[in-house]
Amino acid sequence: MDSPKLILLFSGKRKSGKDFVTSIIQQRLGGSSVCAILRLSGPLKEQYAKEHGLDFRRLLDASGYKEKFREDMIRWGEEKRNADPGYFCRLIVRDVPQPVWIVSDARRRSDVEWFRCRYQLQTRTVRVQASEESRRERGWVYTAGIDDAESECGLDQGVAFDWTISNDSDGPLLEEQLERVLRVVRDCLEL
Ligand SMILES: Nc1ncnc2c1ncn2[C@@H]1O[C@H](COP(=O)(O)OP(=O)(O)OP(=O)(O)O)[C@@H](O)[C@H]1O
Ligand SMILES: C[C@@](O)(CCOP(=O)(O)O)CC(=O)O
Repeated sequence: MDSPKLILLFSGKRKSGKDFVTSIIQQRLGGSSVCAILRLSGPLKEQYAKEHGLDFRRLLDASGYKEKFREDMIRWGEEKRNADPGYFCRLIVRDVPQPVWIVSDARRRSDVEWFRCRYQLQTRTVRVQASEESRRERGWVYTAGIDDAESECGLDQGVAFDWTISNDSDGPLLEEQLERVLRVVRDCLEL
């Protein structure tokens, strides 16, 4: 098994900016040779797309396409997770040689527990927070059955995050907040 120096587990609500923020961090660390962005939803979407004849690439982007299938993808993924909570975690950590791993979409307590159990010393948690107004400006529409379900609310309580990043246009400067995280990563990499 590969042994990363640091794992940043990101979580946050829909359209809080998880992909946006994690991609900035990856760039600041020198790109994909140093830092891998791993998505628990990657293998889930890939397999779901195959089984349902969908466009996997479009399920990955930030457009409205994936939203048409979100509720059913959640149900499909939960079937797998109920049988084996570490199912997607194990898939994404295979053959990842980079020293820093960013998991951009932790959603459930079992995701956090899986990483903490296997990589206790390396794992840190980061919450991306954004107001409902900001999320709406980015295309979020409240949907019952999704926004009140475990997929969105599973980490609302019970995790003491190492960092919370506010990602609102009228909030604290994003760069300054990210610099605090980056300092720790660089120290750990001895950069
Ligand atoms: N600080 C920001 N400044 C400008 N645009 C932003 C910012 N944060 C997020 N966005 C934009 O908002 C949209 C949603 O962000 P992103 O895809 O990163 O959210 P997410 O939390 O990964 O969402 P989801 O889980 O719903 O896929 C994207 O188009 C992204 O570029
Ligand atoms: C089905 C699901 O993986 C979709 C995640 O999509 P995204 O991270 O919002 O792009 C959510 C879940 O696993 O509950």
